[in-house]
Amino acid sequence: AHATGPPPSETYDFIIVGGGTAGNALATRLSQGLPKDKILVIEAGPAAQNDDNINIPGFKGRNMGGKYDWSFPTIPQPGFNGRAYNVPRGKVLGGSSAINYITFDRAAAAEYDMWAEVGNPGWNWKTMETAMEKAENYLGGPRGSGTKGPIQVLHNRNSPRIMDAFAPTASNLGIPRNDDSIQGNPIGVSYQPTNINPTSYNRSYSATAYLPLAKSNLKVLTDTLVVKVNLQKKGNLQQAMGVTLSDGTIIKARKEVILSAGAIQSPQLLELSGIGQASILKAAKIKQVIDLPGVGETYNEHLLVRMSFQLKDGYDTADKLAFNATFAAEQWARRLNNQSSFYDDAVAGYIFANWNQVLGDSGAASLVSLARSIVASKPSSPGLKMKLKQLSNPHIPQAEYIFVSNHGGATKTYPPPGHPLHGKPFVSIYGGLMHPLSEGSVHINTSSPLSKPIVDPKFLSNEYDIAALIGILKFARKLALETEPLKSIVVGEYDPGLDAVDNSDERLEEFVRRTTGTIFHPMTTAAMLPRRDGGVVDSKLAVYGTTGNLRVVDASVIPVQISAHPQSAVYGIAERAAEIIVGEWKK
Ligand SMILES: Cc1cc2nc3c(=O)[nH]c(=O)nc-3n(C[C@H](O)[C@H](O)[C@H](O)COP(=O)(O)OP(=O)(O)OC[C@H]3O[C@@H](n4cnc5c(N)ncnc54)[C@H](O)[C@@H]3O)c2cc1C
Repeated sequence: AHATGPPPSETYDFIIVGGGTAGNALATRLSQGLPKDKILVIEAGPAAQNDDNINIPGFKGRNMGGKYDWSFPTIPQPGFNGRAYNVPRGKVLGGSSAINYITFDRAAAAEYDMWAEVGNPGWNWKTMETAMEKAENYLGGPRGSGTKGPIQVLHNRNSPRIMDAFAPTASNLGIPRNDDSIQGNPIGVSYQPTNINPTSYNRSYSATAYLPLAKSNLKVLTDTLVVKVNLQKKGNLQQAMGVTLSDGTIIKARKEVILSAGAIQSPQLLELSGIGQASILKAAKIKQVIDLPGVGETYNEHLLVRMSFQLKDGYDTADKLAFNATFAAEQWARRLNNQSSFYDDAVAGYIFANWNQVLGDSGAASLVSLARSIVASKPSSPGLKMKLKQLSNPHIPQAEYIFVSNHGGATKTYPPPGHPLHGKPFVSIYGGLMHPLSEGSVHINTSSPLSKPIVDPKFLSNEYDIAALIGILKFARKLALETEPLKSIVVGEYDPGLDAVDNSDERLEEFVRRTTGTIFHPMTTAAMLPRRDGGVVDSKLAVYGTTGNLRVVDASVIPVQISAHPQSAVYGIAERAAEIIVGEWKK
């Protein structure tokens, strides 16, 4: 149904820029819903559906910094002690769904409801839940999970023994077990599913799960970079006529152009096309055609701190693949036999918690009042106001913990040969901050607009984010070092280690600034909001100032940062966009 090849001279009804997570899902649904229309997906990266580095779940980290990763460096971040941070994004058919860490979850119902509250009729938990269900087929999933969608979701068959200790430990710290976390109430401790095909035990992602369902009216062009949306004045508005490729080729669109280039590059393409802030376009010598100050603003991310702990002997973890060739060979043979192995990746434990659970009532109250004073002291976006509002909602996660069965600390490598701890088992606890108050931006490089955009997330640019991460780290230590049953299994903290970083706020802040990273979840950079509030697209995902035939459909449009890993929401946005677009053109 879909081929790759040189740019065709034909005209298409719909051109979708970016064959990523949202792009392939949307293109497939348009091809099914509008079978008489011709649909073109243009993807900058190659097709790589047979690459084991993408497919084998246990290889999930391998593509970071490699040929399938755009690798966008941030500008040096003062809050990170001047560190520049690398933002990975998939540059391959499938986009970031091809290189992500396959956690498949959902945020709290109230978080999606806030999308409507900030001015987007029709976008709420109910509609997003329906849309997310359409995207998935959750094997053995709880009530509320999809059973007919293309993305295969399951609980990993490889469940390392150490995982059994996580939920009871969390429960002993007041975090209740919650196996229905995808039903809009994620608070609690759970073992989350991953997007893996149950037959092949390969990653299930947009290129392998959606595209094969498309009809022959869909064409996919890979290794092809779009540099501009071509616009034509129509009355007071702009109409999208097609796109220009990096070699100058023009491809025409009869009906619509849809940007699904992701949270970094959809804003870049808008600016390259003359849509954005006057000052940036002027500096880049690009003629402004639509004044939209919100393009590239309100860059949101989830922040992550990491620790690792040595376990008593007798627990197999994924680290063993690297130092024990016999174990690795045996595990590989199991994979080839379609049996569980560490090449499947592994079940991970997750906590989604509110501040009262992590910090206690008085700690939570003082952190929330710190947030209030910060937000009150500056002009805030609707997203920021909503974040403040949700800080005290007990149903909305503020902190996330991921319990991973291997060493994944931030300052040390796995103990090398000769080190006394070489060969020992480790677990890691990653602590995530779900609603940091820092909001940054992504804009074209005004002296070289076609090169990588300037990413400035403004990480840790306020006291709340730092205090929150310090609290998150202290709770991680409580989990691993002070609470049974984990306490009796853990030998001690390996990374950073209490000798290097004691539990004082001062040392922890220093550790936070030196090591904090992200969960790779940029969003809200072309937000769906009323225009007067800095919105870039309306609730039909159409760019303001256009006739409605230029849309953005990807993680950029999320109007209020959600606490979930975003891929399920991105698929849901694509499913909803398809309904809206098919509905409009079927009329
Ligand atoms: C390393 C990593 C780990 C992650 N882990 C998880 C996880 O475990 N769970 C989870 O839910 N989420 C995770 N995420 C986040 C999640 O994958 C993303 O939020 C989501 O995939 C974004 O989808 P998108 O459609 O917005 O963009 P993408 O999927 O990134 O798609 C954008 C596509 O557009 C293409 N493109 C860009 N510019 C152009 C251009 N000018 N011309 C042509 N093509 C272009 C890109 O090559 C890309 O294929 C992770 C992300 C990364 C990078």
